[in-house]
Amino acid sequence: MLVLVALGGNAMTGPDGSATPHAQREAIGRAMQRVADLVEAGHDVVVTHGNGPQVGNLLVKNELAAHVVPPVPLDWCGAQTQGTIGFTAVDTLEAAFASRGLRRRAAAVITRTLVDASDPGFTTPTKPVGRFLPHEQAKRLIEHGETWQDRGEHGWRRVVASPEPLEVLDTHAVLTLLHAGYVVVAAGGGGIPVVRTPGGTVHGVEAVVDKDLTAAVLARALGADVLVTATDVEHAEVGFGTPHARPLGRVSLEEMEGYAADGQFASGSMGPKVEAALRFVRGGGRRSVITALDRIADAVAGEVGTIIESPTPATPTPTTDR
Ligand SMILES: Nc1ncnc2c1ncn2[C@@H]1O[C@H](COP(=O)(O)OP(=O)(O)O)[C@@H](O)[C@H]1O
Ligand SMILES: NC(=O)OP(=O)(O)O
Repeated sequence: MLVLVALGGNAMTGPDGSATPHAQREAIGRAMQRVADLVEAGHDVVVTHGNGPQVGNLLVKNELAAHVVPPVPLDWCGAQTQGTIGFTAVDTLEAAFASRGLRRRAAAVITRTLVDASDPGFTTPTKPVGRFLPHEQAKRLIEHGETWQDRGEHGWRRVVASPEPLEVLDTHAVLTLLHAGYVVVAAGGGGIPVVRTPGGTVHGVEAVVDKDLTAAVLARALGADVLVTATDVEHAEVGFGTPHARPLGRVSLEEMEGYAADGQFASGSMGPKVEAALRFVRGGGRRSVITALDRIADAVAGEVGTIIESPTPATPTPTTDR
């Protein structure tokens, strides 16, 4: 089977959210062991990943050093995170393959995601990035023109523009690498957001695309059999955080749509994961699973996780050369 794994931020920073290079490499290395489990089980795998903590940190560096070196736009910061996370994922994946005697290679693709220049996401920022701060500190940054949101128990977090992903422009490169036998890391951070010009070319725009939503677009375009969203909980729950919380196992598309409409999944955390899972299956994909990183191989085997399956056989994707 072709499996697309979307890795959450929890899988890529230290236990306390630490984003030091060492903590990130350790965390990515642990995540790639779980990806290697899937490869060892005989699956073809594409990995995508978040970049919220990393891209937020780059923005802070930009601001602190603006008087010395020219700041770079947000799409450049996104591209830089694809580079650092991508090479670390490839390094650690290949080490995991070697330690298991698997003769597989990995490659990371710098990936662009097409968005609409008139998307309302450009005027109302929604994507949380970077570190959490107490309200007092966030207030000072708001006074300097930044948008920050109260994100609950952890504090306040900066939010940036996040348009809808329409198309992953480098899908063909990913397919070509898959055909050549590579495990591919692609569309990191939701892909570098680009818009089409009237002349038909594209250029980067300042935003951060939601990686779960891009994962659903890419999974369909690649003809993936399963979309796995790997996070820090084994199941999405209804009644989350209440004494009546109930983990969801196998659920129908309609049932899950009902829970989502009922506001059961928090925006900015479980909400986009469920939305991506629904879009993949609604769009003709066979199966979406949301589960904990440590359980992704069991989840692909159908043994754990919140599983949404298509009521009808999966429909072919627009991409015909797979
Ligand atoms: N309905 C829900 N069911 C389960 N977890 C939920 C729900 N709503 C919100 N969450 C929270 O979503 C978190 C996972 O989202 P997030 O922290 O954004 O993950 P990641 O960084 O892995 O992408 C869980 O740890 C949990 O605290
Ligand atoms: N780009 C993105 O969705 O990143 P996170 O998953 O880290 O929020």
